[in-house]
Amino acid sequence: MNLLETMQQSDYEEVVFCQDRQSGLKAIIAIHDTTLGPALGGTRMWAYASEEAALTDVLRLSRGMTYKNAVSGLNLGGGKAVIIGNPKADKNEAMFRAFGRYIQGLNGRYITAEDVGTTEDDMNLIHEETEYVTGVSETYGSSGNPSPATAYGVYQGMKAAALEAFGTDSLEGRTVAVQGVGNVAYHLCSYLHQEGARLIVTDIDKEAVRRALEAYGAKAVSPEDIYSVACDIYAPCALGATVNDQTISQLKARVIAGAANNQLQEARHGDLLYELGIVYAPDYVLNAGGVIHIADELNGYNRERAYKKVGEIYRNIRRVFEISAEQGIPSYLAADRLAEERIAGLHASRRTFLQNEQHALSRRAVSRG
Ligand SMILES: NC(=O)c1ccc[n+]([C@@H]2O[C@H](COP(=O)([O-])OP(=O)(O)OC[C@H]3O[C@@H](n4cnc5c(N)ncnc54)[C@H](O)[C@@H]3O)[C@@H](O)[C@H]2O)c1
Ligand SMILES: CC(C)C[C@H](N)C(=O)O
Repeated sequence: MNLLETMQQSDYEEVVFCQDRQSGLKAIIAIHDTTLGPALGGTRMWAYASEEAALTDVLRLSRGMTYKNAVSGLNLGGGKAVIIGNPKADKNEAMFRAFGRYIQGLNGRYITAEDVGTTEDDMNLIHEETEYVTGVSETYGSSGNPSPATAYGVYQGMKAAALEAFGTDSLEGRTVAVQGVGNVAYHLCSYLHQEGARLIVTDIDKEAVRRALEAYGAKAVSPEDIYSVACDIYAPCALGATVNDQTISQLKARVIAGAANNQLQEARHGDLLYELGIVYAPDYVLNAGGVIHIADELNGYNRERAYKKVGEIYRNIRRVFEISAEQGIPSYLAADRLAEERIAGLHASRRTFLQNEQHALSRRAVSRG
């Protein structure tokens, strides 16, 4: 990859490569856009096949955070980090502390949290070295693991998407095919089960499947079969790019609504869904619950207020479908327009110079230091 040229094309601000030989840390931090505030996004730990694959992932994910934070009305920019390694085998204390020191070196331009492969315990280790980390344990005054809040937001947004497709937002009796029953989807399944939805689940981790079968009476299928099962809603909650040429032709669902980031392999797959009349709830609008919840730490965390704001994802998804209908464009483009308009509007208003301007989250971080 010609990195600087790629950064220029999508206007990335900064990409930082970090290594610490002793602990085995190999990480990349990407800061996409800080127009709205410090770049907030999680750290993913994954055994990437190559450095190139890790770089591609962190670039896509950080840009997604810019759009997610903007469309959710947060005063936060977009960034993300990846640690290259197997989260089940390669973690150690020194690795996360070394990583925390790199984050500290960015002086608040990037703030991290959990993502696939990282946990609250990992955030606690990072917190030993920097204040620019959220999603640490509640005993530190933080809001804890964001996954349950993400699940609540996905549930609310899924209901809004159901209204668009079926004329009612009730999920009672609907069949939902859930791909990946990890941190977010386990909680999502709980909301769906309580409302009387029928669940079909899959995961490459047998233990995760067993847990969902036991708790929610779900039916299990193999990872390959999840795309073609008879269902009303396909909920991708594992990794990205599962909406592609191979899978769209197999889908029976009328709605796609799930937690995974970067669900569309390419933008043209969003166009194809629109042409086929499949209602697609744009991923970054739908899965913003975790970051909305975490951002409440800015105001001195209050769970009730945070969940109320997460519940607004229902309205945000409705707004996306309204724009899609008004302008005759696919939902993913409608979401992009909403986000880009907010960033451009605030970018313009920030021409005015202010002495000692400091963002609220960096103030909080400094005062706790
Ligand atoms: N955790 C959050 O708060 C949050 C917020 C926003 C978006 N997301 C996104 O949601 C997705 C899930 O996040 P999570 O925190 O629940 O992660 P997780 O790692 O806890 O869960 C993902 C699950 O998917 C399974 N999986 C991986 N590949 C699979 C495949 N090919 N087929 C079936 N199952 C597969 C894994 O075994 C795991 O159980 C990710 O894309 C993440 O970026 C998470
Ligand atoms: C909670 C967030 C800061 C990070 C989360 N993994 C996301 O993609 O939105």
